[in-house]
Amino acid sequence: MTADAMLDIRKLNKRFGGLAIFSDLNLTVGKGELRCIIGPNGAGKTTLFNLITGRLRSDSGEIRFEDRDICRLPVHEITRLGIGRKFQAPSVFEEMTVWDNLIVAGTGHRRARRLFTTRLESDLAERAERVLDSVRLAPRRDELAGSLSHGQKQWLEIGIVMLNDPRLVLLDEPTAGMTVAETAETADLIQEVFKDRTAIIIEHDISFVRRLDSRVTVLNRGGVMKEGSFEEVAADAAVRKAYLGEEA
Ligand SMILES: Nc1ncnc2c1ncn2[C@@H]1O[C@H](COP(=O)(O)OP(=O)(O)OP(=O)(O)O)[C@@H](O)[C@H]1O
Repeated sequence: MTADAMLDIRKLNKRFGGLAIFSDLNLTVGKGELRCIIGPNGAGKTTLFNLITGRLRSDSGEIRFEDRDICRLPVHEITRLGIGRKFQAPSVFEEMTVWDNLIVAGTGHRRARRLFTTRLESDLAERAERVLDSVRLAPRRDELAGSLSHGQKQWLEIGIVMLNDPRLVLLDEPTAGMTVAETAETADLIQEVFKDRTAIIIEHDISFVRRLDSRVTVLNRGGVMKEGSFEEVAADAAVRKAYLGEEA
């Protein structure tokens, strides 16, 4: 494992019956890196997140997170080690305020206000304040989450993932269902929130990937097809053919 790697995937194999999703997949993400993963439908992007977070087991290979192989660990243990994940669809409690959504996520309890007494919980309040600011929702803190726009609900979910200060964050299509303006603002927000942090983002929206200006990995047919800057990837004839359906 290279010294500055946060995640180092080596010779990972995964099949679903006769379908080989990954054949000796190698992928390294450095500490402090923001990495985009793109690829055609069915390339295995979500499966990769499921393997990293322990929801699925690989057939063989290694997934090293910092200094240990996490391949056979249960989901809760992987979460405890510091891997946070945001799923594609927002699942905030719409009938609760933005603030209470954060507190509930931090305490795991829906009667958040009544429980909010100990020092431990005031530490949570401090973290929630910081997160609220970073996801641009401080002015909306006392409003019901149900009154937020779709994009703002996604930001609240990013905030919920950030509450526990994960060392590696996995975001699955954070701009799904957003307007063009929301997508652009989300790219800026993600750049700020993950400035000195490590995150892997699955994304279909090419305008978002371009704006994010981070290293891009293209998954296709069992492995990494191409890796590089957005410009390098976008200029690659084979990528254009596989991903954009263009003739090489
Ligand atoms: N648990 C499972 N059992 C069997 N097949 C599965 C399972 N999960 C995913 N697959 C199949 O594996 C392939 C990869 O799926 P995956 O969802 O990882 O792709 P993806 O790149 O995330 O696609 P999309 O861009 O459409 O979200 C697909 O053909 C899918 O049908």
